[in-house]
Amino acid sequence: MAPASQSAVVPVIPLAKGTVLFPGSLLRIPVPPSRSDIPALISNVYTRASKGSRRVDQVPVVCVPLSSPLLSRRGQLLLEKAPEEYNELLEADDRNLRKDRLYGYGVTAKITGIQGQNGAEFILLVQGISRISVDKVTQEQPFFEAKVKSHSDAVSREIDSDDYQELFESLKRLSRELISYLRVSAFLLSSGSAGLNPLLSRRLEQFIARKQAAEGGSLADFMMNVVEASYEDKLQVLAAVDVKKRMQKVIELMERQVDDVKGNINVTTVTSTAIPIRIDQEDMEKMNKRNIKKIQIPGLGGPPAGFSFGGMPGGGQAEQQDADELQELEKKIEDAKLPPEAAKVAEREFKRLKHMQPAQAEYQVVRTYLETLAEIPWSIATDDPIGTGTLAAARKQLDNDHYGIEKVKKRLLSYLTIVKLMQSTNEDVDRQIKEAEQETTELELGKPAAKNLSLDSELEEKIKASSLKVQMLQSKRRTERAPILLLVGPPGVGKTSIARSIATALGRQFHRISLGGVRDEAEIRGHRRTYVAAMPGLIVQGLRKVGVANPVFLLDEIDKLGMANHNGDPSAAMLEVLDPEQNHTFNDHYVNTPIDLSKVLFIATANSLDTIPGPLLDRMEILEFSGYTTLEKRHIALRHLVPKQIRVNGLQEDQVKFNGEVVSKIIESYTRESGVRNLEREIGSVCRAKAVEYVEANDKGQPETYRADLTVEDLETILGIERFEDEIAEKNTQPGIVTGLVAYSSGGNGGILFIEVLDMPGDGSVELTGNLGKVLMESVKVARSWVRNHAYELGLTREPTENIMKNRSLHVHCPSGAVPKDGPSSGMAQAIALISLLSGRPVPPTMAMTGEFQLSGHVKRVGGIKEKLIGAYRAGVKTVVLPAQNEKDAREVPSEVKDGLKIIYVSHIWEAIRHVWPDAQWPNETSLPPLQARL
Ligand SMILES: Nc1ncnc2c1ncn2[C@@H]1O[C@H](COP(=O)(O)OP(=O)(O)OP(=O)(O)O)[C@@H](O)[C@H]1O
Repeated sequence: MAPASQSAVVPVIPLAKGTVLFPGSLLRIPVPPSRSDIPALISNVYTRASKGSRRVDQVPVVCVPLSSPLLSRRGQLLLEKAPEEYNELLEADDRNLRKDRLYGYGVTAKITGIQGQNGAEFILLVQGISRISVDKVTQEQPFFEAKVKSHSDAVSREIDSDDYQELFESLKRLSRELISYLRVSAFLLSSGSAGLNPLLSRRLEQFIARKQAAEGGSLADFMMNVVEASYEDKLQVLAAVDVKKRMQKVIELMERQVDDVKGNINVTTVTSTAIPIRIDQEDMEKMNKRNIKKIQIPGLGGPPAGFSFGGMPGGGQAEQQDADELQELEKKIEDAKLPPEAAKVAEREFKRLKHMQPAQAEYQVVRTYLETLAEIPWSIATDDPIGTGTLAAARKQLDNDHYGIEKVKKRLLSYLTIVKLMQSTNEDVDRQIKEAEQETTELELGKPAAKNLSLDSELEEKIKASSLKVQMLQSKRRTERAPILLLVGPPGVGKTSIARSIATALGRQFHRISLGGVRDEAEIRGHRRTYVAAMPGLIVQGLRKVGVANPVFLLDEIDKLGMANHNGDPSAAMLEVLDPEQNHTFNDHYVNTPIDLSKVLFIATANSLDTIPGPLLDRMEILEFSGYTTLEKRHIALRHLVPKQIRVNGLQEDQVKFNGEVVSKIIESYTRESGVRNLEREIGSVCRAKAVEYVEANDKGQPETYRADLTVEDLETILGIERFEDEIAEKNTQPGIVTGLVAYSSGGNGGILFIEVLDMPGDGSVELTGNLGKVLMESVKVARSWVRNHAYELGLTREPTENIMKNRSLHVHCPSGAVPKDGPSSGMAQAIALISLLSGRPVPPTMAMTGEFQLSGHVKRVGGIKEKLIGAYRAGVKTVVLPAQNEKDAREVPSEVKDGLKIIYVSHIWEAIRHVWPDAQWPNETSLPPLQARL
């Protein structure tokens, strides 16, 4: 019935709570300053439009409502009754929307206009076109994107069937009936109340009457704007891809409403035009308010399709309103205390605005621009309470919010000390600048009084020297700035939350700018005003939102910033933001007058340093976060995450009790990560499950059956079967397999990997599989040569001259193909794996090793020891063999890990061999020189 056409990836506008857009209808979407996704989406739509030489309304977007807690994403009813926390559930995460909150259906839409409003809010006008289902959300930041499938209302095969015709006729009849009631009710209501005016109702009736059977689906959609329906009803109609089902559902809703109205009206005859009535005024008023105000159908009134800028009030009242608005705007600009350069621009633009007609498209553009200028916090700043006692307070704040990470906290405190010092130096410099400026002005004023020439030139000299002093002091102020911190580490280790704590400790406003996926320079720097609906970039929007000039800006995921492309170079724009030499005159394309960002405290975060361009990296000071050990995670969970999740899920502290054992089980069997984000999520799931249990027990009147204490057994029922088993436990002992260690280049994370070597008849060649790089290939060859050379001492051949590789080929494999592996650090493990294979002696899987291996047999230093050891410990390794040269790196490893591992340091492969097989005899080893001599 409803054939689906092919899928496409399109930008998604998540609709606000309780709002559903249907095909054919118009919607006004208010966009508050807190929503950064829509400006980013609009910017992307503009870029696409200009690239494809299309109009903006030819670039499709989709509007998707939020899913309801009562329905599945596909519209099936899950719960009959709304739970108490219904509103919270629907509202939850409204700002930081995640993809799992989106409903499974929506509509493709075109952007038909943008209206500026007072304040930073604006309104986006969209028109629904056709139904889609969401296959997969492919992107969440900076705006949503999803793979969607469109569904057209093709009904040609069914149109002649009796049941289709019957449904369509009922739909049409009920639609006209409902419109009649609404019109009559409007007629009866006191003037001034929301009502369906006779002209609009006549046009609606004509519109309905003209509908052909093939348009049954669209009529049903249309009537959803008129009929009274709950949010879930609307979502279900949206999910009704099948036209017959859709008509049925809408008929049900209309019947219900018409019956309701009839109950309140004493109807003698019901025709489409006349109803002698006695009516319950209050009910009718309610009904009208709910329904009629929002009817906006293209071509049937409401805002016009196509681009429009603001409403156009008419008559003298409207003129007065415009004048008031201008006055208000002028006051706003005055209050904003713009710096001289910006004030000049504002004055010029304001003059232009006064001479324009409000109906002109340009009027709204200029007004919005001036409003933006007035909203930038040019001179407002929060009081920085940095003074004596601040550091102690900051320490307390950091300790309260975060467990452990002592090194990071220590570094942050010294950072805050620097911020404090810089601030007092700058205050001093500011004072000197003021004095010098005053001196210059005074000298300038004295100029005409100087009569003779020599005095004149002396004065000239003095003025010059004094203005030079001002310049020098200003540049001193600029360079003496606290460094920009870059917090690097795996996801979920607390980078964002610690930045927030710093802002709290400093008493500053906090704003997070997500840079992940920003590919367009204009997103950072804004669009030029010549673009229709241009707007400022992320930095200026952030300033407007916080409303102060000295906030803490968190530049999240700076490593995911897009590279230079045909849309400009976002990292170059970022460079300007972060460079103290430049950022006091930051130039946003939209604002087009320099903005001083020097008071903003920037903190950036990244998962890895690899993709951050060098010049950008140069401007930041790196502070590394490493992953947490199980013990640390347990403390974090019990002290911070559990109380937080209990609170968030509306429970009392004594209503659910986690113990250390339960938390350890969640850590080990349900999460495998360096940070604690998934751990927090799983704890949240457990809390929700307990909340449901608690409510059910109370509903049944048996509160005593509820048990607050959690046990390890409960976890399997709540979270499902264990997701992770001990990696080591999965491996059996077989010659040729050795546990190696890796530190992933992205995310500061480490883990184990298994090196498997197999031999087969052949010509001595080596084959590698498992996504292994070139350097690894070389280290395999080094290991092969060493073993071939020492086969006799190892007891693998009978004669010293015999070539053990002569008739064999080797196959080296490292499972976990998704992890790219390269680098020489697995050399020792490969040599041991090869000896193990050829000698038939297995290596215990709980023993892991890392070290670069040389042809001479020496084992050399490798990187990432800390990550590797934490990863090994997490995976259940008991003994680790490391190069002796790495001994001092291992000192940095948390003591829990060091205590849980036996670490053996070796300088030569023979030492490693003795540790791996302590009881083995090496018959020909005596033919070797003593060990010391070989080192
Ligand atoms: N040491 C800690 N003590 C208490 N809570 C912590 C700690 N580390 C992380 N958390 C909590 O873990 C959650 C995830 O942390 P956060 O969002 O700051 O991670 P992140 O490092 O910024 O991750 P990403 O790189 O993905 O942005 C937060 O709720 C945070 O409070």
